[in-house]
Formats: sequence, C-alpha cells, structure tokens
Amino acid sequence: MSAKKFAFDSPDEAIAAIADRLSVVGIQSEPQSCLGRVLAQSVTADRDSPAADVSAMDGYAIRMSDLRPGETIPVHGESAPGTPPPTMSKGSLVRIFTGAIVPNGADAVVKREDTEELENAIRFRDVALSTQPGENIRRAGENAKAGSTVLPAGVLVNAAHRATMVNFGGYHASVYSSVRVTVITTGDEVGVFADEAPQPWQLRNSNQVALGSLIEPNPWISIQAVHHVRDDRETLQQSLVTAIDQSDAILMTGGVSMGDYDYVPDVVREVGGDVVFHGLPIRPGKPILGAATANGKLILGLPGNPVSAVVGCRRFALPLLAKQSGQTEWNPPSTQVRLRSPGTKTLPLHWLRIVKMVETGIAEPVFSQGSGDLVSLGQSSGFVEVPANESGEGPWSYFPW
Ligand SMILES: Nc1nc2c(c(=O)[nH]1)N[C@H]1C(S)=C(S)[C@@H](COP(=O)(O)OP(=O)(O)OC[C@H]3O[C@@H](n4cnc5c(N)ncnc54)[C@H](O)[C@@H]3O)O[C@H]1N2
Ligand code: MOO
Repeated sequence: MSAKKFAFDSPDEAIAAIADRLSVVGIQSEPQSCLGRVLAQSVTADRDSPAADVSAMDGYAIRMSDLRPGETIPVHGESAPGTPPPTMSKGSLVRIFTGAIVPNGADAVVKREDTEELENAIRFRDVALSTQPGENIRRAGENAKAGSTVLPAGVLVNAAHRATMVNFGGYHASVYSSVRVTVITTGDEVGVFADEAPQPWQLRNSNQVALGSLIEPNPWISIQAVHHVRDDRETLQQSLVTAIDQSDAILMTGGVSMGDYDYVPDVVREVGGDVVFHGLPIRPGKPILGAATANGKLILGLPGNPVSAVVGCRRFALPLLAKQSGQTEWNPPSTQVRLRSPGTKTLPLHWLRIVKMVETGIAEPVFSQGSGDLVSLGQSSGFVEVPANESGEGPWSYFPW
C-alpha cells in the first residue's frame, strides 16, 4: 500500500481528476424554455447590431458644416423610432429621438438641451459648438456584425443571455439535455416519519431532502429518481445498476466508511464504477467516494452524516454535474470572504467550515457540534474552505447553499 493516505491533496485536485472522466450529456433541441439550460450551439447575429446608424440621444441630427454659433437653423422633419428616417435637406436639421435612425448626410447628433429650441428652428448653445463628427451616433454593427458569434455554446442561460438571444431572433435554442440524477440514500435507521415519531434509534431522511434541494433549483439538472435503500448489499446493487442505466449521475449518502454495513465502496466497484478516490483530506466528509463508469457517468458516495452529505454535494456534486451538463464554466471561481472571530484552531485537513454571512464579504463561523448537528446547519448560509494547517480570517473561498 502506498504511504500516501489520500489519493488527492485537496478538493480541487479530486474534482479535476474525476471531471476528466465524465461525459457531457446529449443535445435536446428547443426545450419549452432555455432559461437555466446550457446552450449546445453558439448564437450568431442574424443582422448587424445596431442594424443601422442610430441616435444615442434625443436631439438634432446635424451636418458639421451647420454647426455655427448664433445662427438660426431650420428643422425639417423628424426621425422617430419605428419609422424609416426622412431625407435631410441641405441647410436644415432633423429632429431625432433616442434609438431612431440617423438620416443620410448627418454627421453627428446634438442633444436637445444643448440647443435653444425655437418654432421649427434651433440655435446652438456654446456647449454644442465642440460637437465632434460621429458624436451621439451608434454605428451599424458596432456591437456585432451579422453572422458573428454573440454567445458561445456552453453558456448557462440567464436573463442577460436571453435578452441577447431574443435580440438576434433566438427565440428557440438548442440546449444540452438536463443531467439526470438519481439520489440513493442508505441506512436501516433512516425513514420519512412524517406522521409518526421515530424511535430513538431511528431518524428522518434529511439527506434526501437536502440533496434534492441543492439540485432542484437548477433547470439544467433533473431528478430522475429518489430511492432509499436498506443496508442490504443485494438491494443496493440492484438500485445502483438501475440508476446507472437510467441516469447520468448517481448521488448516494451513507454506508461509505468503515462499518460492517458500509457496502457502498464494494458495490460501486462490483457494478463497474472505477473509484477515483475513496477518502479525501477534508472535514467533514472525509470518507467521500468518487467514481466514474466506463461511459463517463458519475457516482458519488457521500458520507451519511447530514452536514458531510450536504457539504459534499455542494462542493463536489454540483461542479461535476455542471461539467456533465456541457457548461464551459463548470467550476467558476468562488467568492472570497473573510471570517469574523475565526479562532486559532487549525486542522491537518481542508476544513469545510459552516458559516453565516453577516456583512458584505464577511462571514461568521456557526457554532457546531459536528457533522451530525442539523441545528447548526440550519443556522448557516454556506461554508468556507480553510486549507489544511491554516487558520485566521482568510479570505477563504465561500460556497453558499
Ligand atoms: N472506523 C471509522 N468509522 C468512521 C469513520 C472512519 O474513518 N473510521 N469515518 C467517520 C466519518 S468522518 C463519517 S462522515 C461517517 C460516515 O459514515 P457513512 O457514510 O458510512 O454513514 P453512515 O454510517 O451510514 O451514517 C452516518 C450517520 O449519518 C446518519 N445518516 C445516514 N443517512 C442519513 C440520512 N439519509 N439522513 C439523515 N441522517 C443520515 C446515520 O444515521 C449516522 O448517524 O463515518 C464515521 N465513522
Ligand atoms: O468527516 Mo465526517 O464527515 O466527520 O462526519
């Protein structure tokens, strides 16, 4: 056996290693809504943006040669949004509105407040005399030329992207299929117990709800199935075989450490999972198991302890699922926060410490009795990652729930 205790020294290294083994899901064209989905094809401009030279201000379209102090210059016609521009006759100006097309022959737009407005004529105020050619004109194609790429494939579509897409006629988009996830919780002691009180040796299935709640808000993931299985090797194996067949990723909790009923590591191998790591230098969640199937599906065995399970799902499962979803930026840089009252304790492991954000950029550790403490978990807004053997206020990477 190697002297090295863990296959990887940090969460980032473990994530990178397993990410390399995962496949990206297939393509689904034209979903009902592409919001929160991942673009499978780039979006191209169907025309120049802007489509023509347009005014950036309400004012007057002028020829530079008409820009003379003190003179009264007649206004002939107007260019309003939604209409083609008028022709501009020599020696006169055209009244123009923001977004309207600049008439042929005009060199610049002078803001109306820089003029003295008379009946069908204006005089330039002194401030207008320094107007430069092209001022207040947005040139055709200055944002994008027709045919150029305005959004690349691999983008997770948000409100801003949708605005861009629709501007170029992208009402429908080809997106990646959502990543199908099966959640399998394990343990004879675990149940729902909604209407009856659990016995002291029983507890409610908080992991199922916590994992589902991290996944559900993301339209690029879909929950294929949710199972709870007893600590029985055969049943677990059957569930895992079905899950691998029907989904792209399997998230399991419990049964991953050293106990006599901890079948997950063996069963994952038996069903063809190639274990990339079993155990990482993190607290909580040290016994975590990460595996990939030969065809690039993810199997993550999260420890059963409720804080370990939810921290592991946030830190490992979400970025790896994002990789499978086709997102180019599947592991974006995390927000950095400073800790208030961090204490001096250090751990020889990366400490995924639950905290609550208290001010912009500042988080406070939540008092915690450990990885089974669902009360402290409920007081947290996320966790910070304090690297092994370090302490202090940071800044540290912050992972919100
Ligand atoms: N000899 C060793 N024992 C343990 C080690 C070790 O290295 N050597 N590691 C400890 C650590 S750290 C953790 S974390 C746990 C993880 O163990 P398992 O993944 O095998 O989890 P279980 O034993 O099945 O459960 C642990 C704990 O969590 C509760 N649980 C399980 N499932 C759920 C659920 N769905 N909802 C709520 N709570 C759940 C379960 O009842 C246990 O209390 O192992 C240590 N032991
Ligand atoms: O690392 Mo475990 O997750 O202590 O509870």
